[in-house]
Amino acid sequence: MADETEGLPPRSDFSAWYNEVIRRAEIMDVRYPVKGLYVWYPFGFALRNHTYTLLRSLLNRDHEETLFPLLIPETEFMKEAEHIKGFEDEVYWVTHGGLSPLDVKLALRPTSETAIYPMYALWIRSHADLPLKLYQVVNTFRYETKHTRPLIRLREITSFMESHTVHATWDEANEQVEYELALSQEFYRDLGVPIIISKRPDWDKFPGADFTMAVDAVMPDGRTLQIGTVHHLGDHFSRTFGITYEDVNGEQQFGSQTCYGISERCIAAVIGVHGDDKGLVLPATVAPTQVVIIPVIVGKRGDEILAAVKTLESELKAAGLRVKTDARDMRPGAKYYHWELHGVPLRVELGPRDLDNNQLVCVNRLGVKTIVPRENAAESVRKLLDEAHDQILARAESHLESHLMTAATPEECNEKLDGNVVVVHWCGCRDCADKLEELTNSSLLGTEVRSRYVVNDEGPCIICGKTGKAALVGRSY
Ligand SMILES: Nc1ncnc2c1ncn2[C@@H]1O[C@H](COS(=O)(=O)NC(=O)[C@@H](N)CS)[C@@H](O)[C@H]1O
Ligand SMILES: [Zn+2]
Repeated sequence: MADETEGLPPRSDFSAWYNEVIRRAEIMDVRYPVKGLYVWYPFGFALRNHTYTLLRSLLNRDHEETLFPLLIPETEFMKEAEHIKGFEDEVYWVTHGGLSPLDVKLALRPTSETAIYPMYALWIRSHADLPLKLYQVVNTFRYETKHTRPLIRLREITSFMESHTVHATWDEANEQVEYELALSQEFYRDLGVPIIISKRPDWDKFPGADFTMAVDAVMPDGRTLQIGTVHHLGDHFSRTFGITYEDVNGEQQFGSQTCYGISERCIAAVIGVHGDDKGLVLPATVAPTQVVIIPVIVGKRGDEILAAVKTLESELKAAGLRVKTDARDMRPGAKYYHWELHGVPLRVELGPRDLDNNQLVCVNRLGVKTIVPRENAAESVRKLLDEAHDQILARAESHLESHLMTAATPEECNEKLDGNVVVVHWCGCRDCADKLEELTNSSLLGTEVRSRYVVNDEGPCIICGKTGKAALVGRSY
């Protein structure tokens, strides 16, 4: 599907590299004739499915999966004032069924609060029904007016995981917020993607929420990508939609709620954070192919080599590994190029010498070469895949650490924002934030910053000098 000859743009030209690798590594095809809608190639879709299988395995510890309708009647959608304000210029509407105009127009869900919560109001009667913790993985639609980009900013979000929970008290809902943040930490550690968690400023929180905790990754160009958000909804939506329960004293109480969202941006983060000049570098946890076996056919021992490779492949598959053999009649170098472009974590070469020495030559995607004995191959390969994961995580962590700066003045902040994220002190008032954003063409991303590389200390506000707290500033996608 894609020509393999010419190289990729250097990753230092991240935007060009990203667009090219999405195509050449067969992730998504951007040629679909509707802006912001893209088509999954089979390889990309396999990566997406392994990623969401991982996410579901974490969510299923504490939630149940469900599925709500795509279309939301205007009557429900328009119930929560702040929610509407936040989404009214992003909602797609269905106005006709065939040739007849609909008496109530229907929103294509931009997110599903107003589809789910009327049903929650029917389902929840007593405290015994709480806590209720459901999630769904659906497509959602947002008429984005900013620059659309595959996996990062779509008009059809094809892989929108949204979790919606209801609790008896505000504090229990707050515990759930912490639970979902810990789940995000685990999910992104399994993807090898370091994250920074922070509390979004009030003007950036989810429409209708008490507060929003955001999960940000730092892409190679230093721009941040919001790859998850957990919102404490308080009782705003439960009051609007009548989600009440009878408490132990027989009193009617409003539920307290959270919602949590992750989209295919998590895949954009894996591609962006780990990739290199040769293409994708995929964590074995979600790589569609974890191991590619390359027979090195020289001289007259071709059949013997191929037989040995066949045995090895079935042995690794039997151990639950996702393995391919590339026995195509082409130069080994061209094969390496193909599988490196597709981010395969480990390559196993098997030639005559390896047969005679009863060994395997293993090279991981970062180029680390290890020779292992042929016996217990599956065990050795698993160990090498774990080591490869640790290596890509360490590489990503050091990238994050070296791109997190501090600044004491707007000038210094402006300078450092080129390719980096900056921690400043901010007094918490909006005007200082607006001034800083204007002076440095950036966004104030959040406070209460949670990252091993950030000290949440106090200091003079970068604008007004009053005592302020640590705040994250960055340019984001
Ligand atoms: N246009 C978009 N394309 C891709 N991902 C997006 C887009 N808009 C938002 N996202 C991702 O979806 C996540 C959840 O979206 S959100 O608006 O912040 N939150 C909600 O919609 C809540 N109802 C939680 S489900 C965001 O953190 C962001 O990572
Ligand atoms: Zn200030």
